[in-house]
Amino acid sequence: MSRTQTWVDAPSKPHWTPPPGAVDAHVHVFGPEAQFPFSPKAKYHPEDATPEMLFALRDHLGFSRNVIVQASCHGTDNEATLNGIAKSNGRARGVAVVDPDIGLDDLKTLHAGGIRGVRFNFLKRLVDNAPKDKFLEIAKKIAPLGWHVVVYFEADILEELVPFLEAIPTIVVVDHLGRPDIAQGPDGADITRFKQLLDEHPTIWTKVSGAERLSPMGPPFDDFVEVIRPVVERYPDRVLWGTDWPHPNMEHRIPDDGTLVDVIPRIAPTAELQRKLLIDNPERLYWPERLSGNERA
Ligand SMILES: O=C(O)c1cc(C(=O)O)oc(=O)c1
Repeated sequence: MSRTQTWVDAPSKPHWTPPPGAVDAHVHVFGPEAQFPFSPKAKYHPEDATPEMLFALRDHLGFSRNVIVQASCHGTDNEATLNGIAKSNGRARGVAVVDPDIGLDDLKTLHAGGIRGVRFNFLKRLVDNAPKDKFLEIAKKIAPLGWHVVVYFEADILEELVPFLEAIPTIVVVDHLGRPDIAQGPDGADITRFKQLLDEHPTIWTKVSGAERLSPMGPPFDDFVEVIRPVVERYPDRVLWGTDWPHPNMEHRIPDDGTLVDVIPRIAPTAELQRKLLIDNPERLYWPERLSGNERA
């Protein structure tokens, strides 16, 4: 498998500036392969996307912190993610992918390394299997640590996943809105079903990310904005946002990260919505020790 670069080297500076303390809550690191080899089961073989490159992007875009999500190409070996967190000077936390038989000592080591959640991936193009019973075993193990679960799936399996999502005893964060068909518009079947899920389950959150993956129109992502702004306005306390740098598998429509940041004030049009999306909500999951006072408890 030849190595692929899925990000632009010099993204534009966004026109909009994130507030101080803002968290880019969905990024990955790849390798460096010489130090942290990819999984033999990886479905893609990326170029190195190192912590140093990530932090340069963070600063360029005007963010203060990152949440590094273990990418499928690293399997259940979280060392590359932990390395990224360790190099961040406290400005990154992470989400791991773990084996079902993981023990409490290993979970505590991950916690000490800045991990605050686990990810379950259901995309057939990314993983060989997604055993719900094993995932639930993991969810039960991580719940006492105060962690949450991140789930990545596509809209066509949402219905069959509902009982599984309901059985998870922690907050559940759905990556990239569960990949609705944006072309259906703001009242389309996919986004309507997803909002019903959020209406019925106050512990389900979502990342309002993935404009570059979900928008048939492309930049400046007018179609994504029209469908997703109502989600941010309806669930202001349960949304996170991330660039998804280095954009795994985006070989053909590689996004300019500056244009992605400029989507934020259009889906979260007020300063209050922006503060919740980029600071308050991610702090509740990833830096809860920083929260004080009743309003933010
Ligand atoms: O849609 C994807 O290809 C993708 C892949 C991964 C991963 O490989 O972990 O993560 C994402 O957030 C998105």
